[in-house]
Amino acid sequence: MVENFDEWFHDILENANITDSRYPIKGMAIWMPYGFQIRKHSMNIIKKLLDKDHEEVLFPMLVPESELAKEGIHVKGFEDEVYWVTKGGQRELNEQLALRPTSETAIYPMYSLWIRTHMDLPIKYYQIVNTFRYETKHTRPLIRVREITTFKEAHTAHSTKEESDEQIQDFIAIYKEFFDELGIPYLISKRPEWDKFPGADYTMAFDVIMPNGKTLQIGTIHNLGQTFAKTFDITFEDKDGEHKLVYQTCAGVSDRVIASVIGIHGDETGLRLPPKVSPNQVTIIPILFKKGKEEVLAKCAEIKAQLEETGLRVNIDDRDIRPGKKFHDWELKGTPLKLELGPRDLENNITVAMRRDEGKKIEIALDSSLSDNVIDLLNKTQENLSESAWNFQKSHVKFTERLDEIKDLVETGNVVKFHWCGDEAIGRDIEEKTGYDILGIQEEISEGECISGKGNAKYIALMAKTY
Ligand SMILES: Nc1ncnc2c1ncn2[C@@H]1O[C@H](COS(=O)(=O)NC(=O)[C@@H](N)CS)[C@@H](O)[C@H]1O
Ligand SMILES: [Mg+2]
Repeated sequence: MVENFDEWFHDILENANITDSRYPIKGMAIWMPYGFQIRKHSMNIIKKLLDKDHEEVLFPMLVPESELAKEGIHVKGFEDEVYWVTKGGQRELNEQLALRPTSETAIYPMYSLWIRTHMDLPIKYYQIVNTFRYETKHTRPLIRVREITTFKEAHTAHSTKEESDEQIQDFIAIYKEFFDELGIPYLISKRPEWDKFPGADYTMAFDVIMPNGKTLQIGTIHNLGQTFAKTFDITFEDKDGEHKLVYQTCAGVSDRVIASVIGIHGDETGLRLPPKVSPNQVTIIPILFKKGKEEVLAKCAEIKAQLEETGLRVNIDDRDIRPGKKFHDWELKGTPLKLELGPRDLENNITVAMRRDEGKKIEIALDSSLSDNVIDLLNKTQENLSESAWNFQKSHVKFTERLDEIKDLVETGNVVKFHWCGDEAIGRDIEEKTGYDILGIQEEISEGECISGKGNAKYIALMAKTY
């Protein structure tokens, strides 16, 4: 378990040029060029998965108070977090406008307008936008921000409950694939009643155990049932001409996705980026002496072109500084594969390859097999990053039957699995007694005793210290 993880995380964002949090508004930061690339490649992965049967849209950022306030439970859940625009120029607005904390109340009045008959269903729209939440808990870059800059929110509407339940499973599959491509492990659970999305019937959550043992909610999928349909009058005429309420779901990920790629795969030297999201998949490092400098640089350019032909992202660090500094910089920035080339390597027609995830130097031939060898090394890197992340997670989930064991387990960086009867008062009491959160339930069980000792177990539940 990494003790000073938060400090490491904070420093790496600055040193690797990911974000700069010195922006003069708390909880808001700038995406710097290197970080912006990682964000772009990460979002392209989820877009590709969603675009199979969702359509990307873009809604206004401002929401009229009258719309935001319509759904009582929803607005209650966000009333302490909404930023308001009250003026236009010198003039007071006759209705204050909310900066979207999430977009249900922007989108659903339009769903009500657009959906007339079952022919208009299902609707499956998503957008990747910034949303605003006046977080009162400790803000942290990428993890708990006040401007959520990379908020992918998907909102679906269906004619039957079965189809909306299927959509929940689809989103779970999409998120699994997404996090698998990032090599990020996850724990999936159903949030307890008292911690579900405001207005939802239930919330499915993806949590990841960060190196300090605290879990981070990196994605959520909500079954909204017909609550918002009632509130926003989203009805359709079915085949028999009857008017019915739609069934809805929504699903979101945020900047936390990038926080988990950085936090889970990083090591004390710096980032270790999965090839799919790294700005450079290969960094070529020429070893330059007076003699043979031109030839070495020419060869590097040749290698770059050859690798780029297979679609790889390649850069050459031809700065006139000593090689050790170059190695340090690219280890910090987490390029998955470095190729070193000096005059002697040129003579022997080889390059010295080094994977960032395991740090062994291997010689590979500079011939037609180079691209295949490089792609093979990148695939091995991806597998290794993913496997070691999953091994870390598996070794940090511990089962216990005893309430008095929970503290030690959590304080030594574990998520605790335990038997729970599912009763809300008992659940809240367990949280009270331990000081930790019940993440949610994973599966129903028919035998075993609730950890509270007050009845039969009904679920396997997870408990953790959370961000
Ligand atoms: N302040 C925040 N900073 C960074 N990420 C956040 C913040 N608040 C929430 N998130 C992330 O955003 C995801 C979606 O937020 S949410 O409230 O759970 N769900 C929604 O807003 C639904 N409309 C689904 S799009 C969360 O799972 C969490 O990963
Ligand atoms: Mg929140």
